[in-house]
Amino acid sequence: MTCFRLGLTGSIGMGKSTTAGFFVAAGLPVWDADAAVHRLYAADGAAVAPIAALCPDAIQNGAVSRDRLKSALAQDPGLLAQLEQIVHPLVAADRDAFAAQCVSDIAVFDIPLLFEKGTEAMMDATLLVTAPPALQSARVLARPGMTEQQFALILSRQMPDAEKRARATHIVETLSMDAVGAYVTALIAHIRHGRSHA
Ligand SMILES: CC(C)(COP(=O)(O)OP(=O)(O)OC[C@H]1O[C@@H](n2cnc3c(N)ncnc32)[C@H](O)[C@@H]1O)[C@@H](O)C(=O)NCCC(=O)NCCS
Ligand SMILES: Nc1ncnc2c1ncn2[C@@H]1O[C@H](COP(=O)(O)OP(=O)(O)OP(=O)(O)O)[C@@H](O)[C@H]1O
Repeated sequence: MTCFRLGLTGSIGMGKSTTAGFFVAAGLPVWDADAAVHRLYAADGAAVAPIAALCPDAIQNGAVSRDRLKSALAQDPGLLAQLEQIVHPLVAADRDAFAAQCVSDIAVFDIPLLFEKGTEAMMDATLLVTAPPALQSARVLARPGMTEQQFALILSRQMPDAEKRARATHIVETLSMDAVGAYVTALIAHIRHGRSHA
């Protein structure tokens, strides 16, 4: 039986990583787009040479420095599109390699820009994590170094939560750990039940 692909997404601070942890705890393989970017930016990562050519200031000790990259992006917002042209194909190759070797009945793909970039087309279902705007903003602004301006800029680059809700197959509000843990257990059972009757 082929692997059922569940795309996990949500806007900044909505609880993707925390929810992904429940799938890991349930024994499912989880591919993490942000972790793939971290590997690509590390020394010897495949994104280092092309990013060095685009923005030499972003390189430190043979790796891409996120802080330096953020400074460069703050000075030249147009750089983001060029950065995405380098990073996104490399991330897609990493994701496809993971999908190709999947031997589990269900695999989870934690992808922040799932709907923005149309990657939901390769998923069998999607799960959106969401929370009320006041809770989202309190969570994000509590992060060290985060400012109102930076938060607003990131939000402006992400699809509004309401639009994501309209597109998602499943939605969970990340209000408490217990509720999300129970939801994930029930969702896995629901997917397995659907497959056994397909
Ligand atoms: C700009 C960078 C250096 C900031 O790194 P930093 O560690 O400070 O933040 P982090 O990666 O955790 O992102 C913070 C928030 O911004 C969002 N975000 C990141 N990149 C993008 C983007 N290209 N478009 C919209 N939102 C984005 C993330 O989903 C998250 O909600 C980094 O996000 C980056 O290199 N982005 C470009 C690559 C990319 O598109 N990554 C997204 C997942 S594939
Ligand atoms: N189910 C939950 N119950 C209570 N708090 C939660 C829950 N899920 C997430 N949180 C809290 O919300 C904050 C953001 O969660 P998390 O880091 O998982 O978000 P994210 O969507 O991965 O963020 P980003 O898009 O920035 O990577 C954290 O402080 C976390 O503790």
